[in-house]
Amino acid sequence: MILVLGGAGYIGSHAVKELLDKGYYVLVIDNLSTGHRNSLDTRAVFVEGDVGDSALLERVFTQYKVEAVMHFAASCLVGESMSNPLKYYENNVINSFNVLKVMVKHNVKKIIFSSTCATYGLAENEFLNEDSPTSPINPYGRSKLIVEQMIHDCFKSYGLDYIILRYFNVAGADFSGRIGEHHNPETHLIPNVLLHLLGKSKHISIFGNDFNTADGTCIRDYIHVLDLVEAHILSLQEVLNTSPVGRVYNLGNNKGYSVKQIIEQCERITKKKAHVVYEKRREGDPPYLVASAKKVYEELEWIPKYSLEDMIRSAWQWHKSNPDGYDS
Ligand SMILES: NC(=O)c1ccc[n+]([C@@H]2O[C@H](COP(=O)([O-])OP(=O)(O)OC[C@H]3O[C@@H](n4cnc5c(N)ncnc54)[C@H](O)[C@@H]3O)[C@@H](O)[C@H]2O)c1
Ligand SMILES: O=c1ccn([C@@H]2O[C@H](COP(=O)(O)OP(=O)(O)O[C@H]3O[C@H](CO)[C@H](O)[C@H](O)[C@H]3O)[C@@H](O)[C@H]2O)c(=O)[nH]1
Repeated sequence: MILVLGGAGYIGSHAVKELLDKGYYVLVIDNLSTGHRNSLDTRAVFVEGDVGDSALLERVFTQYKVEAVMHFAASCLVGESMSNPLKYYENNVINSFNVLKVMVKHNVKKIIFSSTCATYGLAENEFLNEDSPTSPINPYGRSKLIVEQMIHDCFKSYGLDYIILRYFNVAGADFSGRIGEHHNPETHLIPNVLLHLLGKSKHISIFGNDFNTADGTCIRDYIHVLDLVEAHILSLQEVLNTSPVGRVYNLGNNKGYSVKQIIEQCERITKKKAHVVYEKRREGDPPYLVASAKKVYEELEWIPKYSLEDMIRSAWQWHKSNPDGYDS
């Protein structure tokens, strides 16, 4: 059984669907704090609960034969981590400690961990590779880096096999139109622009146009959620079939787009005009984060299939069909 923590969330729900389609048995634990019951594939076993609840984890690990863990459960908003850092240290660090502890106790020694390019911090307009310095500038990035270090220590001392995946900015939706991104409130750029173009908000804010970038707005590397999920499947196969494995991979498209370029692309694809309002910088935002994903390409033969246009089109299809997201 593959245990998916946070499997009712945006990325987790896409991973659960793909795992099931590939024939894995899937068990999900999610406290539904930002996830949705209706995003869950009914073929998965679902346990509603918190990964911070040791007794619950103990029960689950005793009842089911868990082969590997995919750990998506986290608080993951850069801005919120600046105003409420302890929430991030608690949910991301302490609760991941809890997960690692129960895994080691029950001799479950395979984990795929969702990390982030926010672990790098300030990049000087270069492609980030896995050896680039990690000096996060927000508590979210710091909390994920601490978990990465805990996992690595468990690898060295207890033989825990791991692949840590540092995602860049994830976007898009499954082409079935059944699952997609729904956060309340939504803070991510692409869904925010599309929801605005659907008439859900009066304007789209650009947080800062005075960064040291070509058009003054932040640059990010966007990756389709389905490409990301494919990398999880390859990583899972690797940790299940090989040992020892202790690796970190970037998942991105090696291409940067500014906030302004994203808005322009959304306008072009939807054939609608956005009302843009410039606001001050959002605290904790690095100006430039673009991946070099060469390592995962070379070692796992992972090649992203989808373009920015595919991300925006699939997300647009999801939002148009589900303007209010999931109903539970
Ligand atoms: N979305 C991105 O662009 C992005 C980029 C880099 C990394 N990540 C990482 O990917 C993972 C998934 O992100 P997402 O965008 O799907 O977020 P999400 O908020 O949609 O999903 C997180 C899921 O975890 C659940 N959860 C949170 N805390 C929990 C807890 N204590 N116990 C049980 N369940 C809990 C939530 O209810 C939700 O279903 C996160 O770890 C995030 O840090 C996301
Ligand atoms: O309405 C908006 C929303 C965002 N932005 C800007 O667009 C860029 C991207 O912002 P997102 O909120 O979409 O994404 P982040 O880069 O802040 O963070 C996301 O990707 C990170 C990795 O870069 C993290 O891992 C995190 O989980 C995930 O939220 C930032 O410069 C942000 O300030 C706007 O200008 N207006």
